[in-house]
Amino acid sequence: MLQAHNITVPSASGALLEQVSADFPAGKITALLGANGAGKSTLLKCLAGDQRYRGEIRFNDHSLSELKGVARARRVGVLPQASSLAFPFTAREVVALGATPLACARTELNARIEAIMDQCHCLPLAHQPYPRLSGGEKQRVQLARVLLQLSESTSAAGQASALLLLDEPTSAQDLGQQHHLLAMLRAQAAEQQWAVVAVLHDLNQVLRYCQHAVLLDQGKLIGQGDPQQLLTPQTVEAHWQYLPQETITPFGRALI
Ligand SMILES: Nc1ncnc2c1ncn2[C@@H]1O[C@H](COP(=O)(O)OP(=O)(O)OP(=O)(O)O)[C@@H](O)[C@H]1O
Repeated sequence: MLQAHNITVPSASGALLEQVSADFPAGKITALLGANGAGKSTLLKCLAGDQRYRGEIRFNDHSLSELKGVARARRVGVLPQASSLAFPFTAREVVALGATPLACARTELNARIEAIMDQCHCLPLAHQPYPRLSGGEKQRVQLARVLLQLSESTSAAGQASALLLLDEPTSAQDLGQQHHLLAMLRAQAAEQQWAVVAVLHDLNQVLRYCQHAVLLDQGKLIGQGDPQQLLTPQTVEAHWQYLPQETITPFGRALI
């Protein structure tokens, strides 16, 4: 279990996050929700250790900031919104960058890279130069790199083995790949007891694949819980501007 307690991020123009407390359960995908500028990426950066904040983030009842070095790299994986890479690496070499904190032998590592690239639908691209890949292909290769990084995370019963932080992980994917990746992440979260936190904009996908959701608006927590309960028509209408009325169903689903 990952827990954020009273997270505040001050800035000269007002707090980017104000006293946000939220839970991110192990074994589930938590959707981080809110309109543009609500503070989702800022909260994700706090969880990733890339943003200074006041408050505390606890991971399995310890302060997350105590987790450092190789131990942290094995247990905290981050997929940012965009990853640039100027070197002419192949896709496989980019995935292999995730092996840095791992201890397995070379043959085992090769098999693991192959299996994870297959899982992320990027194995046929293994020997292509990464800079030439399409946006969606690059995103799947980067996801494979992060999954490899977490592939040796283990946990005691009832604890999260790892924390996987994804900023709009399906933004560059076609519809079929979006569903494949979310279904795969949901299964991985359950099997590995990962706490997966994903910034997502598509509420239909959230309702289908995420078992928990945290809703922000203007840097404040609006609510958290089961997406089916949290995303009422009233909540969707109140926190997403410009949605035509007819796109909001009685279950709060936005149909576009
Ligand atoms: N370093 C910063 N200094 C000042 N303001 C910032 C800083 N970083 C982000 N902001 C502002 O904080 C707000 C929240 O930004 P954030 O990136 O967390 O939003 P978001 O919910 O992820 O939005 P989106 O859906 O557009 O990605 C925005 O208004 C943004 O302009």
